[in-house]
Formats: sequence, structure tokens, C-alpha cells
Amino acid sequence: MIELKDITKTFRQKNKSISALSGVSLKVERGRIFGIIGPSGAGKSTLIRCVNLLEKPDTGEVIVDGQNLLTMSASQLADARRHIGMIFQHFNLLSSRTVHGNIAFPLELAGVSAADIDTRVNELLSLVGLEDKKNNYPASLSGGQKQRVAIARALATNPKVLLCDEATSALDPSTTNAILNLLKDINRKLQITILLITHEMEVVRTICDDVALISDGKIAEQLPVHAIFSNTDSVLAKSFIGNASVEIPQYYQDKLNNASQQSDEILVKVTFAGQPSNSQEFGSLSREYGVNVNIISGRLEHAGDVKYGALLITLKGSPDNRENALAYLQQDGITTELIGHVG
Ligand SMILES: Nc1ncnc2c1ncn2[C@@H]1O[C@H](COP(=O)(O)OP(=O)(O)OP(=O)(O)O)[C@@H](O)[C@H]1O
Repeated sequence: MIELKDITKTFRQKNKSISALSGVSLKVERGRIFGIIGPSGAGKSTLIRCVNLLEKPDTGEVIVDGQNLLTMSASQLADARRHIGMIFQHFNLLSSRTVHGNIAFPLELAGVSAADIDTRVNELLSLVGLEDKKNNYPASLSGGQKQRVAIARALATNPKVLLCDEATSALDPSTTNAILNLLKDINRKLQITILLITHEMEVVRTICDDVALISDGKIAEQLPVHAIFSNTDSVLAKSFIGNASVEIPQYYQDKLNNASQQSDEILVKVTFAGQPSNSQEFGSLSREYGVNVNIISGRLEHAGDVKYGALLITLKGSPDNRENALAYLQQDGITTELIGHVG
């Protein structure tokens, strides 16, 4: 649905030039939610703005729904852009227009009749759950409600593609989730292809089917989200797992300081880097290896049908049993790190 071929973009300022994109190619299949993630300054905004030519690439091809946007006349491009909706981090609503007026705006520009506009705006208000805010002005809405208006406006002309430029970065976590769910719903119901940029892995994990990592204006990695963890060399997997730090509670910190090396209980950090969600690691440890397992703290997340994250556990048993239990975990692809004796 979207294909970028060898895009380059350099910004020229007085006496210097900044290379924002150098040779970026990517393909977004129809109906997918595709995330582009990367650190600040990596080129994410420039890249997404190239898709609707808000930013014109210096070289390369931008193909949306089979049409090369860079070879179009101005009127063809205006028409093609009606099929590419966009939402922004700061919503970009018109403060002098009501919710209805904002959503109606692109329809007015497209020359739709007042009666048809009214019908369409009502449909969109119901889709985004804002029927009761029709006559409100943006200033009286919450951030999440403003983004819902922006989504409704972006969908007004029935686009095939929705571009999301850090659409949830200005929102709190629960509002972020609600907006991500709405985007996923829209993707499924309307079969709309979504390309989003974000600096948060959580956004990728929550709704994306595919992800590309951009770094220094180049695509460093690109893969389906469910495949991140089966690819042990994946930079993205490492950054997911890197976030899975666990804190040792003070109580166990004190135990670590005071315990003898002969104690039969050890504190272990267990890191999951893509294990199937249904594996039964801890059950087997007690049953088959004669050790007692106690989960102290940690965080496990799921991406597709795999889990990742880290747990802090204690294992209690004879030295041999503990060693066998750790070997069993490692054989399952789990990383274990002995922190010390406790107890
Ligand atoms: N209009 C511009 N003029 C000059 N330089 C620009 C312009 N827009 C972007 N840049 C530069 O291009 C590079 C990529 O910027 P871009 O905004 O695309 O990155 P980003 O990944 O979206 O960053 P952030 O997450 O901080 O928004 C940066 O070095 C930035 O300073």
C-alpha cells in the first residue's frame, strides 16, 4: 500500500546541511499497522511527512496505492492526499471551529454538500465516541478527546492510509491506551493501513503488526512484531529486554549482605527473551528438581504469543538441585544470573 524507495532528504541551513534521511526504503502492506521507531533526531517525522509530501524528498520514489506521488501534477496530488489522512502529536485542530466544524473542514474543501457533510460528521462522531461533543470548541476538550476529533477529521474523506505522527506522545498512559485501541479498531473495521511513528516500544508492542527501527536517517532493522523475539540478534529485541530491569527490594538487599555462602537459598534474575507464553518453567522446577521457587518481583510482558521481561526469584534446595534447576531454565533459552545467597 505504501512503498518508499531509496528516499533521501537533506535540510540546508545557512552554512550547513543536515542529512535527515539517507537511502530509506520500506514497504507497508495493505491493512497492516506499521510502526517506525527511533530516537530523537533519527528522521521519523521527516520520513512520515515524505509519505504525503508535506516534506518533499530530494531523491527516491513515494508510491501510495500504486501511484508515484512525486510524478503527479498539483491537482492529482491534491486528490491523492485526500486518501491519506494524518494525525499529529498536538492534534492541530482549528480553535475557532467546533468539533463538528473541524471534522467537516476537509469535506467542505472537497466540495461535499452540507446535508452529506452532516451525515458523515455524525457517523464519524459515533465512530470515535464523541456524539455529545459535537458543538464544543477544542479548548473545552481533554487531550484524548482532541485526538479523537483529529482522528475523525483525518477519516472524513475515507482515506486508505492513516499517518500518525507521535499521536499519543502528548497523552497520559490510560488515554494513550484508549487512543491506540481506537486506532486498532479503525484499522480492523475500515481496513485502513496505518503508518505511525513513535519513540515508545510500548506503542509498537500494543498495536503494530510490523516495525522498522530508524537510526541516523537509515532503516536499521525491519520485521514483523511477532518475530522480534525469535531473532536473537534483533536490536529491537535487545531494547525491549534492556527495559526489563528488576529492582532488588531492600529486604533482599539486606539478606544478600548478611547471608552465608553456604546458605541453601539463592537470589536469581531470570530474563525471558521470547519464550512461548505457555511454557511451564517454574512448575517443573519444584516438581522435577526439588527446589522451592519464590517469585520476588519483576515484569513480564507479551508480544504476540511470546513473553519477555525479567523476574527476580529465589531458589531453595541442595546445591546440586539448584544447579540442575538453573541448567533446566537455561536450556529453555532463558537467561539466568546468580545475584547471591540469601536466607
Ligand atoms: N525543517 C528542518 N530544517 C532543518 N533541519 C531539520 C528540519 N526538520 C528536521 N531537521 C533535522 O533532521 C533530522 C531529523 O529530524 P526529525 O524531526 O525527522 O527526527 P525525529 O526522529 O522525528 O525526531 P523527534 O523524535 O525528536 O521528533 C534532525 O537532525 C533535525 O534537526
